[in-house]
Amino acid sequence: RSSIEQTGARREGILDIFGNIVEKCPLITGAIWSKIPFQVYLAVEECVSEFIDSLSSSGKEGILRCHPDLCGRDLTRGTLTEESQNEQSQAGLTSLNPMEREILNHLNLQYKEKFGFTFVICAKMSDKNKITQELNSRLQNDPCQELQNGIDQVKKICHLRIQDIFFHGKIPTKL
Ligand SMILES: NC(=O)NC1=NC(=O)NC1=O
Repeated sequence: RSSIEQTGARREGILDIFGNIVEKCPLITGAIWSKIPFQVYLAVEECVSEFIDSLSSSGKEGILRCHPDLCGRDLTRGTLTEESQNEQSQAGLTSLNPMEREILNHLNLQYKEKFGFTFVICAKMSDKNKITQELNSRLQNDPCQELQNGIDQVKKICHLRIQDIFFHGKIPTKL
């Protein structure tokens, strides 16, 4: 039996391994762990998706608000989670020049003022230029459209984080 199976069998290890598949939302992992055999990779993803879809709008907004800004305070302070640090640096957000950073911070602020939650995009499937373009265009959307767009991106981030755990045996640090 794989280490994940053995850990899963002990239950309490589940949060250590899967607790951050949705950024800073271990509740989601806690809520679904009784439902699925964690050995089945796709089952985890499916249950996360169903759980998120079942939430009220404020619940969904809450998930987005738990995400750190792209190239925001957490990145500059080095307080990003391991997963976020990895994702944001892969998108090139750790090497922005002052002007690029200024533009991104300004757009993030505008987005937050308009929608009341963080702009979320799956950084690993993007890069610093695409992110700025996306942010600019998504700023024009209406709130319920953006809520869904953000949640769709959360699911993409979750997909990649689960993949990392299963296929690269990455057991992220404790929350
Ligand atoms: N606001 C964000 O989109 N944050 C993030 N996207 C990622 O892919 N990782 C993050 O930390």
